[in-house]
Amino acid sequence: IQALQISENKIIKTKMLSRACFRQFSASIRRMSSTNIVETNIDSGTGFATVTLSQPPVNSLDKNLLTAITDRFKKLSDDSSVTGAILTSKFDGKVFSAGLNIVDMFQKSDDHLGEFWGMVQEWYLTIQGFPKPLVSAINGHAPTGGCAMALMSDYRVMVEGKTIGLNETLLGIVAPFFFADLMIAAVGRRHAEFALNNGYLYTSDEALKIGLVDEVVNLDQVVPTALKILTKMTKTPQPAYQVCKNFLRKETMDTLRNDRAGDIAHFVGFVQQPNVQKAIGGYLQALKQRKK
Ligand SMILES: CCCC/C=C\CC(=O)SCCNC(=O)CCNC(=O)[C@H](O)C(C)(C)COP(=O)(O)OP(=O)(O)OC[C@H]1O[C@@H](n2cnc3c(N)ncnc32)[C@H](O)[C@@H]1OP(=O)(O)O
Repeated sequence: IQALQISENKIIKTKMLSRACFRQFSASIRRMSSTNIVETNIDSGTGFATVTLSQPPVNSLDKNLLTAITDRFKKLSDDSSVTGAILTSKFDGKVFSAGLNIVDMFQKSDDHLGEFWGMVQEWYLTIQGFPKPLVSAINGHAPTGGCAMALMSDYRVMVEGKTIGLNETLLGIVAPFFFADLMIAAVGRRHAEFALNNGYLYTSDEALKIGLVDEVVNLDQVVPTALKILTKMTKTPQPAYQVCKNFLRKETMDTLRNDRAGDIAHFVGFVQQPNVQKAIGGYLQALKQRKK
């Protein structure tokens, strides 16, 4: 009887131990209730959130993806267990993000364009205003809006051999003032003027030279390097980090906040011009033809 009791106690202890181990294991990586186009994992040990953009084929920023990213970053801002974040793409070795969804700008009503641009503004204000350290792990091409999104982070680690830039003028459109200011903040006015006027797409190495990205590494080192720098950045005490980041970024954000309707009207008026629509249509067609 005694032997039976001992072995029963052992079984109970083992069950309790394995339940505790399981709880501990599942607690260390918490998966936020994510939409499947923005996957989010939070490491409960460090408080680091990894936000992975996962909308096939190229993470183009349509209304759904813009809303999902914005909602995710608002939640991460409010979650006191989150200390910092990494922004990356599921399509590693290929595309970080192809920028704004061009289809949303072609042959659309004023209402559609206005709603779309309101979402672009909210996405910018949310990521640019994210109060915690944010590192972009740019594991693929990052043209136009993809480059802007990377510029909203506090540090950029990029994979070698890809391209990045605000190349909107090549499509016959012009980056908004808040994208231009992101570029100026990173590389200075001279490089920004050259980059934007000429729609220049930089290779990873060229981007490193002008300070558009902070590090260029092999594909398998992109996320580990981003994690390493995030570890350093989260050592700065809060709220000092967020107060400092906010005052450095506030001016452009306030300019937009103070006239969102005017900015939407400007976007709609610009995009609806027949020559701009013609250029966007031609570019879309060229994109589709490229594969053939
Ligand atoms: C006043 C206006 C202000 C506007 C401010 C910002 C504007 C923007 O952000 S506009 C976005 C401009 N983006 C680009 O110019 C990038 C275009 N894409 C590419 O160069 C390539 O797709 C990329 C290098 C990112 C990836 O290349 P691949 O891996 O070879 O993929 P594919 O080119 O075959 O693309 C697959 C599929 O996706 C469609 N696609 C690509 N980008 C976009 C986009 N931005 N919006 C909508 N759709 C996009 C592409 O046409 C292919 O479609 P299918 O042919 O139907 O498969």
